[in-house]
Amino acid sequence: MTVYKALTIAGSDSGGGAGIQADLKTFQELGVFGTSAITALTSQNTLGVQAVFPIPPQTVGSQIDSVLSDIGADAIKTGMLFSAEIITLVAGKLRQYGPLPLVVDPVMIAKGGAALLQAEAVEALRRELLPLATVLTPNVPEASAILGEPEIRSVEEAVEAAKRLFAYGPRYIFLKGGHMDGDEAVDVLYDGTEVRLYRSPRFRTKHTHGTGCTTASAIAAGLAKRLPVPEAVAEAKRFITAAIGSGLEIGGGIGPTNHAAWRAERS
Ligand SMILES: Nc1ncnc2c1ncn2[C@@H]1O[C@H](COP(=O)(O)OP(=O)(O)OP(=O)(O)O)[C@@H](O)[C@H]1O
Ligand SMILES: Cc1ncc(COP(=O)(O)O)c(N)n1
Repeated sequence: MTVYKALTIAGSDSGGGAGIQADLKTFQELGVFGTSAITALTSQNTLGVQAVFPIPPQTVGSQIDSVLSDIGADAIKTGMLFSAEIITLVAGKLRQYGPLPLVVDPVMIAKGGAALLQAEAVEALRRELLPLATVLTPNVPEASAILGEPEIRSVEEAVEAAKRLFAYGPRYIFLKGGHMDGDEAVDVLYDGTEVRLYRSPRFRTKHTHGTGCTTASAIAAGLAKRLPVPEAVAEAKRFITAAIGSGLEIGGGIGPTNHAAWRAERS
């Protein structure tokens, strides 16, 4: 039996809805063996982020070495990287062990407003990591921050932003439309030539904690299984739509999505 493997390099969410925890649950649900390198510990729940404890860069590197020198990975996903130092370290390791299919989720700010990436690290992200990415998965505010441009308000503006982001070097841009208005949640995939749109009904729910992490790790799972990028994205869109559609009322704030919903729908 072929065992597909994916590595997530991201922050830990003690609340279990985002970060490493969301990534590993997603890998498991999609039939991929998940491994991890933790970049930061967060004390976090549905009410927000109470504290962030970054991991020393050499300790992040040590985890990546342990995984990639033995188990290996068919795809890698990066999430919360917190600092320019960690970004530089991770990019160096990716170059050392690569090239491997790589999904870069440029996590910057948690839903509650806490900074998960230091402001001065955006330039390191642009310079070091984006050229290595197979797929870059910004949400609307992250796309604006990388481009240094004002807010994106429509699908048309998202398409134009995706084209400009492509110049930073990723092979695909997947610009997520969760933060825009409208009856549909529309995401844009751009590969330098073709624009593809991925649509779903927009659920009127507040339980969307971890949607970005879950989407990016679902794409990485698809790449690990050797799916072409547009198919990996289509599967991820189905996965996250099911997960949001049956989001969990846990805690007093923004609850997590239901990672098991996709499997339940299919059985
Ligand atoms: N209310 C919703 N209903 C349906 N789909 C949604 C909804 N909100 C987000 N999505 C979808 O979820 C996926 C993640 O998009 P989103 O823009 O929320 O990412 P994100 O902002 O990075 O997530 P996070 O807030 O966890 O960082 C996209 O496919 C998006 O279209
Ligand atoms: C460790 C970690 N990584 C990423 C997110 C973003 O997820 P969200 O925007 O849904 O809070 C998070 N909250 N925590």
